[in-house]
Amino acid sequence: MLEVQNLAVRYQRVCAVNSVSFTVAPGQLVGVIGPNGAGKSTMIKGMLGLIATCSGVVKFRSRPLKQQLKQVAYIPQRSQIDWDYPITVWNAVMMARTVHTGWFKEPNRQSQEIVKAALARVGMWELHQRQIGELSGGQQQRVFLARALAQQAELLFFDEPFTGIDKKTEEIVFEIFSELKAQNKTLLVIGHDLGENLSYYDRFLLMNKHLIADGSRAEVLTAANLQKAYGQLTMMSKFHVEFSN
Ligand SMILES: Nc1ncnc2c1ncn2[C@@H]1O[C@H](COP(=O)(O)OP(=O)(O)OP(=O)(O)O)[C@@H](O)[C@H]1O
Repeated sequence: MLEVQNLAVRYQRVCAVNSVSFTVAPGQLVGVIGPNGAGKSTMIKGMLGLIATCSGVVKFRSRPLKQQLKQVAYIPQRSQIDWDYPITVWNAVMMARTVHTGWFKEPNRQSQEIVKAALARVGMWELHQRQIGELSGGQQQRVFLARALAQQAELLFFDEPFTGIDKKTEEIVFEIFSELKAQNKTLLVIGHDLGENLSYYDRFLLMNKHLIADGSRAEVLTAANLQKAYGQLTMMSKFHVEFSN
């Protein structure tokens, strides 16, 4: 169980996340939605201790999450990565294994097999010797997915995984989400775009600095909630279209 109690994060004078509390059971896929600047990424970074928090307790399996970051895979937005960095697909995915093998050590046979299987799973084995700078957007996202698989984490955070990817990659992402759920992993996906098929998600958190709604699609994606989160833009949001249908 992932437990977040009363999480608050500030940047100088800006309160980016305020009094957020929720729990996520193992095997659940949760979509975190809200407008630009709602504090979605900040909340995840605060949970992981990547930025300082003002208050809050974050536990995973009843222990502080910060003490078990080996169990966590954080898949950032593609725009946050320097794709010109000179590294091959193979080595980029192998980096996920350092949480198990340690830095500056030759990857053992088991790690090599795990990385190979992860790349094959996302359809990237043929490109494993390519430089990451030579990949398309969808291929970059598949490398991220392979890294998440290779790390064998229990708790996975995906930041905007559906931005700018093709239909085939989106299908692979949802297939992998289903497999990870079946393995009882806990998944949080942040995004304006949560992919075409919202029925894959067990729950949604709708936020705008604070939590506006937490529950099933029918409970969260109501006109009133979307209005609270997005204001008038609600009429144009993908989630409103989803709601209307
Ligand atoms: N490093 C920073 N320093 C100061 N303010 C920041 C910093 N990062 C984010 N903010 C501010 O914190 C608020 C929340 O930003 P955050 O990126 O968490 O929102 P988000 O919901 O993830 O947005 P988006 O959907 O646009 O990615 C915004 O007002 C943003 O301008």
